[in-house]
Amino acid sequence: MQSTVIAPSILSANFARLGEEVDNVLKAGADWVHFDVMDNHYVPNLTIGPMVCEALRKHGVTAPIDVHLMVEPVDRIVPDFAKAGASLISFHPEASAHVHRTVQLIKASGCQAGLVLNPATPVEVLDYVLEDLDLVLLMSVNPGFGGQSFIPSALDKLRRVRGMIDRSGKAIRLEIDGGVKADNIADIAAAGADTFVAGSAIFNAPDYADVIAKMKAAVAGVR
Ligand SMILES: O=C(CO)[C@H](O)[C@H](O)COP(=O)(O)O
Repeated sequence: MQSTVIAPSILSANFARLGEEVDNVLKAGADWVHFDVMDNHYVPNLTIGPMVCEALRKHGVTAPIDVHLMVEPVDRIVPDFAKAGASLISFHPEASAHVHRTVQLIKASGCQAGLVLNPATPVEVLDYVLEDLDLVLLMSVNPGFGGQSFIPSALDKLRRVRGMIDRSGKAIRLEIDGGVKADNIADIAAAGADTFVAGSAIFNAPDYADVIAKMKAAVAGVR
């Protein structure tokens, strides 16, 4: 079984003090930094790119940086993120003409590779590529914005993908992103997730350590 990872999405951090926000959330017990890249094309919002990832590394961040690309096209930005210090790079199959090629490109760049399924993307998109992946990210909101509500059908999808991963026998992480809170994370973990992205639930809380501890305790109760 993969270890539990809490990955705060910096989409909900205070961008005017980003280095300090990332330091604080890591000191508060976060395991990874989730880095949402939006291009105002694949999704209707515009965020941050490789320069910000590089700036966090220069600031001294050593934790894994989990880059979620919501961009189209994908391939030309992959080497830039690898050079900027990304640890994992995930992308949406709808945004790449050649999914297998993009996975290989990410791995050849020295990063771990993830594939992201939107709420309405069927799990069959994982056929023929699952065993090449390090991570599957299931979106439990439509991508583009933080602070949305968890879409309940994601629980059934988690169970289905958990089964696919277990049958593969590979050490592939199952990550969930969107509307994850301290009060629903136990159900999400019970459905099979091991890696939990949470933006507003952490960065809008007065005490990051308190909410991360509550999330970890809730997950530990079911895993
Ligand atoms: O990828 C995302 C949106 O596209 C965000 O990571 C996600 O929505 C997290 O925010 P919140 O926990 O507030 O729902």
